[in-house]
Amino acid sequence: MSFFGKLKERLFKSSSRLSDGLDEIVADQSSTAADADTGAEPPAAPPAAAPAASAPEAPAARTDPASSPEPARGPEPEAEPEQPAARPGFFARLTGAVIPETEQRRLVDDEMLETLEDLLIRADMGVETAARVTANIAEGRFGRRISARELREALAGEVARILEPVARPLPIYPKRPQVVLVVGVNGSGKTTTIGKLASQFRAAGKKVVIAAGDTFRAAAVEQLQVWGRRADVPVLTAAQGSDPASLAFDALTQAQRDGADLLLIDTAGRLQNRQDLMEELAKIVRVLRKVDPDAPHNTLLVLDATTGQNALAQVEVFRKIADVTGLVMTKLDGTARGGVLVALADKFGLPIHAIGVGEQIDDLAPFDPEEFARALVGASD
Ligand SMILES: Nc1nc2c(ncn2[C@@H]2O[C@H](COP(=O)(O)OP(=O)(O)OP(=O)(O)O)[C@@H](O)[C@H]2O)c(=O)[nH]1
Repeated sequence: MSFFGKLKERLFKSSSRLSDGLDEIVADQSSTAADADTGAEPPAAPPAAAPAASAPEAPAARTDPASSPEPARGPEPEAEPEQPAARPGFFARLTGAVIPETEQRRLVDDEMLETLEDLLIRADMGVETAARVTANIAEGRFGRRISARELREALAGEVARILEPVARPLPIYPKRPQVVLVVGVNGSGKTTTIGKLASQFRAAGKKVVIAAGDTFRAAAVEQLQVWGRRADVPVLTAAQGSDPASLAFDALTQAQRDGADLLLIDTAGRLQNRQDLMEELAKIVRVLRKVDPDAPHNTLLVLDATTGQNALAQVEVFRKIADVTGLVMTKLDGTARGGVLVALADKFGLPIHAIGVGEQIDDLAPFDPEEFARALVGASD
């Protein structure tokens, strides 16, 4: 199955929430506004969509949505004349041909935009991003009629536009070994992400070393060892409770000696004592720089999509305690909160290197903004 197919299937909970909501928005009121779009013949009634020239002008404020979190909307459009019921085309009537289902349309007005904005907020896009996306959808469409398919396409386009600047694969530098520090709260998926990255880079012919830097949690170390065996990658460990910075130093020295391409360092994620964690991470960085002044070359923050808006708070915290250079979002399968990725991209602009949609090695994929946007809103391939 293509990754898009898998993504669509796995993002089912997020996309069904959004997709069903979009259908409902259009179905609501559409009984009086159904177009006679039979496909067999042009509609008998004049096209329902108002020509661009007669559509109410969007206020200028909408062109700068950043300055007004509330989407500014145009004046109330004049009520459109009720459309006659869809009538089969002449050829269809003559031959009794089956008429394709009419495409329902809904007027883009204040009420519709409010419902759309609510839907986006409920999909975890966040208030500001939902407002911005809604304002952009209104632009040029206000006062016209839109079908669910068109709305879905428009939304996919807007989401992809927000995601496009941040969709960047993990950069690979000529410098060897490239040191990647992996941070994030416990349970966010750090270990699994390291395992998947190690396997994928190994399969691509890179020499990889893993350092099990969460020396307090024996289970985390064991889990990394399992991934290491699976990927045929050495995992460096230290005695339980020993200094993670000292392990990081040894790991980098060994990675240099072995001519490794990549060193992936797992870290603890106990946010309960932020000061301790900050000092621990700062010490790891200080010690790594004794061996290589440019290390770490990347600091990846791993976020769990199921935490929804909490992921935004985690970015704020980790940006304060570590020099985060990019994000990986895990567990996008099985959550209805996939929209949070759009909020993250919009708010922080940090590169999103990869997304996790399952627990297997190939369930971590580079982040493709268009694929993701289409899967999220339930648009077709
Ligand atoms: N469904 C799903 N589960 C995932 C994904 N990524 C990780 N997990 C699971 O989430 C759980 C936590 O993942 P870990 O990799 O152990 O998380 P961690 O951040 O290393 O957590 P600690 O070891 O507690 O520090 C595990 O059961 C993983 O199998 C994903 O993309 N999808």
